[in-house]
Amino acid sequence: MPCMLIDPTQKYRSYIPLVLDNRQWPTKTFTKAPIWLSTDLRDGNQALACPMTADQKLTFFRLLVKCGFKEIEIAYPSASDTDFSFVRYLIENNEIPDDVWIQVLTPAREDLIRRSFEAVTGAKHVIMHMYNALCPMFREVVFRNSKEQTVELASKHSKLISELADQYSASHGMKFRYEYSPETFTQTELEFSLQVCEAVKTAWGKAGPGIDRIIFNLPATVEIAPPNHYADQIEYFAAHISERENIIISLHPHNDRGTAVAAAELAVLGGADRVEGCLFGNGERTGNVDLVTLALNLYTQGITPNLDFSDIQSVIDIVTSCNDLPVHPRHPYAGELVFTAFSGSHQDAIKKGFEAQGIRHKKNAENGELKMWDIPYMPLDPADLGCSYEAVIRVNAQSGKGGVAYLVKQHLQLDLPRNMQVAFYKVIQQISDREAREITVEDLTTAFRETYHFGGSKYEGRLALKSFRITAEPSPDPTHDGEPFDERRRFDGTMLVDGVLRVIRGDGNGPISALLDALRTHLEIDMTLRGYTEHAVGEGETSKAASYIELVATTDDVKETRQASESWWGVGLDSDIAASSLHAVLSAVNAAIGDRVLPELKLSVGFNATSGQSDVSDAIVNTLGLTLPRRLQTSFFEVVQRAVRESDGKISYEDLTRLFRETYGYEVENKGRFYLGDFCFERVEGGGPRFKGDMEIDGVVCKVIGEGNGPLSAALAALHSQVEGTLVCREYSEHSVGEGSDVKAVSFVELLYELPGRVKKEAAWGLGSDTDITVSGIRAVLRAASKLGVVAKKA
Ligand SMILES: CC(=O)SCCNC(=O)CCNC(=O)[C@H](O)C(C)(C)COP(=O)(O)OP(=O)(O)OC[C@H]1O[C@@H](n2cnc3c(N)ncnc32)[C@H](O)[C@@H]1OP(=O)(O)O
Ligand SMILES: CC(C)C(=O)C(=O)O
Repeated sequence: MPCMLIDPTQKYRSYIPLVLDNRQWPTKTFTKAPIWLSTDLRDGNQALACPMTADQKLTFFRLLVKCGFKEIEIAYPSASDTDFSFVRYLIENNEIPDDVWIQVLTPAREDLIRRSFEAVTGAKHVIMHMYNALCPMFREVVFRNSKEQTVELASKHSKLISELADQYSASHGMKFRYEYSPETFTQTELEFSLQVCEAVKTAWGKAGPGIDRIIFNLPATVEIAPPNHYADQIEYFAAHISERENIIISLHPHNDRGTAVAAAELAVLGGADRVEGCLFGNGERTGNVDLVTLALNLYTQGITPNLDFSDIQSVIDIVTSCNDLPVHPRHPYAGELVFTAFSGSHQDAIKKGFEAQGIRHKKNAENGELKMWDIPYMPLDPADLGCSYEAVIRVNAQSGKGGVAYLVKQHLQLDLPRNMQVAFYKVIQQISDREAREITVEDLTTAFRETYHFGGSKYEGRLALKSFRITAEPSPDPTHDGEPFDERRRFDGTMLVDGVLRVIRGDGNGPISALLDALRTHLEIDMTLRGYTEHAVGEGETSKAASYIELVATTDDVKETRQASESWWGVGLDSDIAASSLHAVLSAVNAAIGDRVLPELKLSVGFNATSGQSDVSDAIVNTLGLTLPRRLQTSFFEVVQRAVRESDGKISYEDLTRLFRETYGYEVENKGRFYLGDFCFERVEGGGPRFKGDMEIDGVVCKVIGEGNGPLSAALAALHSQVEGTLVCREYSEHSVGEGSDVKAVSFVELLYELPGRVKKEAAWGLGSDTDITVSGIRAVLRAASKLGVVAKKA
């Protein structure tokens, strides 16, 4: 079975290096872009399994014009009707801008040269391009021509082209230039190539300076030597061809050794003026040199390439759809992975680079300096090619904390402190090890939200802060006389604990320590703060504070606590900085408690000297989720005190809530004296709403009507129509209870009742609830009325 040889000299010949004294190109640098010629529609096209259709060629031609090509080889028109017609189409449909030269290729055959001229008839600017291979193998094997015959073939047909150019110029006012390619130049004796080119120049007879320069296109038809050799050959050719000023030296590198780009670059330093190639390197075998890479290599050196790839994706889309060849994901500048780092140390460097560049650019702007691009591992700003920074960092098992933190910052605007980066990175590592795949941005942000219970009720943990108040109070124990008074902070909050609303309180020297105290006191969660940082997210009125908290479990030894190996991080985001830090505490606490059982609400409250109104009100928050208006708190406290006096001094939570429900008619079966039936509101011309409906009064359904400024006063007026005396609403408030589809309104109403002849006014509270806030309000009114000694009118 054939295989690679141990000794390849038995099969392959080495190239023969050129003896070139004092070569110049190695010390030269780029100063400007060469002239570009795209041969996508000829050399690229001829290498496709399915050459492009006319439509595809047209699309591609328009793309090349848009990118800024001024010289485009559009066809080998004598090859096929498709190519010939395409040339005609462009000319006849004025597709060729005045500043663009079309180029067509022809072999050194009279019939095909004449056909090529027919194809380009009427075009304003045409480069006729003729080729014949010169190297020994082609002379001997393909053409079976001597050197003299080879020179004769080239010069005879160049002369024909010159004559035809004159004729067509005269008859059609066309401007011609001539390009001659000594095909297989790099495999040909240099002196012979020079001899043929001199003969071609003479035969053409029109080489002059500027626009009249003859183009000698020196192809590496097959790349057979390293790029320095090509540079030597070009430098030699440029130094020895006569009338150098009347010549454009053009390169046409192929990529057989994978060094076409290097060969082109070194050969330009060797003296070439022009480069022929294709977008993304399509072409025979391994392709032509890639013009996108060449142009952008110049661009990243600060040299204007004269080609515009500002929207590289649309260029890729068009080229791949026309060629039906993909662009490799690692293709320089254009591959989908070229601006992406998966590996940890690259990501870390890129992240730091962006941060440092941000600071540097800010300073540059202040000092009126240029904002130079300088990011590790990224020679080019993706934005220049119309690419976003989305893909710059992608995460898999090779990634590190820096990359993960970069994505958190990009997508959640959170700039995690270093130790929290390490902590979250471990979470991501576990996922990527388990899943053995790339971690998408969605995976990452979801993991973050779940880990830190961050981002709304969907991600809430076992403990969730619903409302809180921080108040300042003087320290009970000011230490030294004369020192500034030490203020303490008190935390009063309602919190969902495993789905049950509870009130917790604590105090400390700041909001965080006050909350930690409350957690310790009410929930036996004893944690100590180890780290806290915060930063602003966004600017102006909509900006928020992001807080990061590190907690450790409290132990008896303060030093031991601080040095604990296990810690829990939390994050909070809120427009209020205190709220943000408290959310961060709970985020960390949620992680710390895991599924540990938390102490339940105490089953009974004892009413002694230390129990007060707020204890009773908290109990109602804890059990029913109701936040009572202050005056109702007072009223209910009196009710409870009376009830306690009649018992052994203690009342269970269950009894307390029952007492509350029955006292205010809150969600009890008993309808009360006044009960709402079906009703509607009507609009009154020029006035408020009119209540019209049924009210059950002492078990009898009455039709009632009443008008008022609003729905509640209209309902009250309707009630008035059925009772003696006056009912006035002294206080009304409401709030919602529950969440999502279970949300309902709860209304609190206090009514005053005055009956002529009675000395004292009466007052009573009533509660109503419903998904409809108006119904809830009216129910509360009727409940309050039911508790008063209201006298109903006689039927
Ligand atoms: C390195 C390059 O990329 S060069 C460009 C190559 N591109 C193409 O070949 C695509 C277009 N070509 C074609 O459509 C056809 O080859 C045609 C129309 C040009 C010629 O077709 P045919 O006449 O059928 O000849 P064929 O394709 O077999 O070409 C080989 C003949 O051309 C000769 N020939 C090859 N190159 C040249 C040349 N540059 N000048 C003159 N004759 C040439 C060969 O010696 C051979 O001649 P022979 O038949 O006398 O032995
Ligand atoms: C016609 C010539 C320039 C060519 O395509 C080559 O040598 O590759």
